[in-house]
Amino acid sequence: MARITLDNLAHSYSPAPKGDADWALKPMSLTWRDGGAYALLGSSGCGKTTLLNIISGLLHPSRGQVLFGDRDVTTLPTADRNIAQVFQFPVVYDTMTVRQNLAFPLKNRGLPADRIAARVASVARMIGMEDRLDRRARGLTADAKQKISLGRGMVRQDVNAILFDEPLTVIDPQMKWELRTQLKALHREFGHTMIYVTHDQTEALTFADEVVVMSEGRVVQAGTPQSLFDAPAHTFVGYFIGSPGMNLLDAQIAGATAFVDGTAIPLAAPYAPSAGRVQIGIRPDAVRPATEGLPFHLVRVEDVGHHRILRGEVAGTPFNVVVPEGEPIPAGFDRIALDPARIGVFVDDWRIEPRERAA
Ligand SMILES: Nc1ncnc2c1ncn2[C@@H]1O[C@H](COP(=O)(O)OP(=O)(O)OP(=O)(O)O)[C@@H](O)[C@H]1O
Repeated sequence: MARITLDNLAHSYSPAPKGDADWALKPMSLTWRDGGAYALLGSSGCGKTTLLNIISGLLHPSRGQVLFGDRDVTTLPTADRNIAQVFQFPVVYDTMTVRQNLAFPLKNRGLPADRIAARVASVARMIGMEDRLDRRARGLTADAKQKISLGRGMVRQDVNAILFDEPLTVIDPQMKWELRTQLKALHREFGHTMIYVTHDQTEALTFADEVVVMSEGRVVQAGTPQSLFDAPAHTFVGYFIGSPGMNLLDAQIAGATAFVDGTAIPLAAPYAPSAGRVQIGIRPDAVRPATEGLPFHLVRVEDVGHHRILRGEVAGTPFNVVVPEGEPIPAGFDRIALDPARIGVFVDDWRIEPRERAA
């Protein structure tokens, strides 16, 4: 296993990149600790696969370096990087049994038979396939085949890292939850460095210790699931993470007060004046129906079981409020109160700190 360092990486598929738009990956630097579980999260086209391919060696970056430990692997081919990969679709040998499929990477490395048997048994248990070890892969469902792929990815203990590229795409929703939980358990038990690419926030947030959020070829934030939720560094992280995402409203700031469409909203601390587009952001669960405060126009109430979502508008902008189960919704309310401690201030999409903390 290895620490992975991405040092000033950037990539353009164009041989002569001109503007920003020609860079599929804008300059980025990250260090991933040995044995950590990381997710690359972002919507389609944001550059996740490009980054993963650079790490796996399928692609050489236009700029920068990839280090495994202290070793520069930037131009090493995939085969020499000692990594395991699990792709979106199953890669299994149909004519082999489940056992033979799982044992294959270990046999290739010349491991003794007793160690192979022990390791295969332990992985088979984790993916819940002990009862089918002697069945041929042909004829198994796509689900089962993808479980074998996951198991094969995990079977070697000596890899530098395991890379997962949207590995649960073909898995049915019920099973997704189970496999996600198993992957997390596998990580805890085996301690591999794992990098998991997905556009699904639930997968990223449940799997990873640290999530790297990408948007338009840029890393907009890397942090723990909790920090992405509590203090998104960019408006994209705010609305991409959370369900529903963060509410964002255009505002003017004067010291410790934000003004939205003429209504004063107290903030927890004063902010320095800034040029650019200023917005305040707040999670839907940090807002309450009120008798005074910011005018809110309720459009509909959605009951999602453990809470209700009030969908509406503030100053013509869509705005959601989450009301916990059991809490009454006052009839005819038309104002909302925002928890000052949970309001973030964003300038040109980037979070800014209050005056005293900024120094
Ligand atoms: N081989 C290629 N040649 C030219 N442009 C490419 C190539 N592969 C990807 N791109 C472009 O690079 C950008 C990033 O693509 P990438 O596949 O890395 O994103 P992604 O986040 O993995 O998306 P998806 O989840 O849809 O695969 C996109 O604009 C894409 O069109």
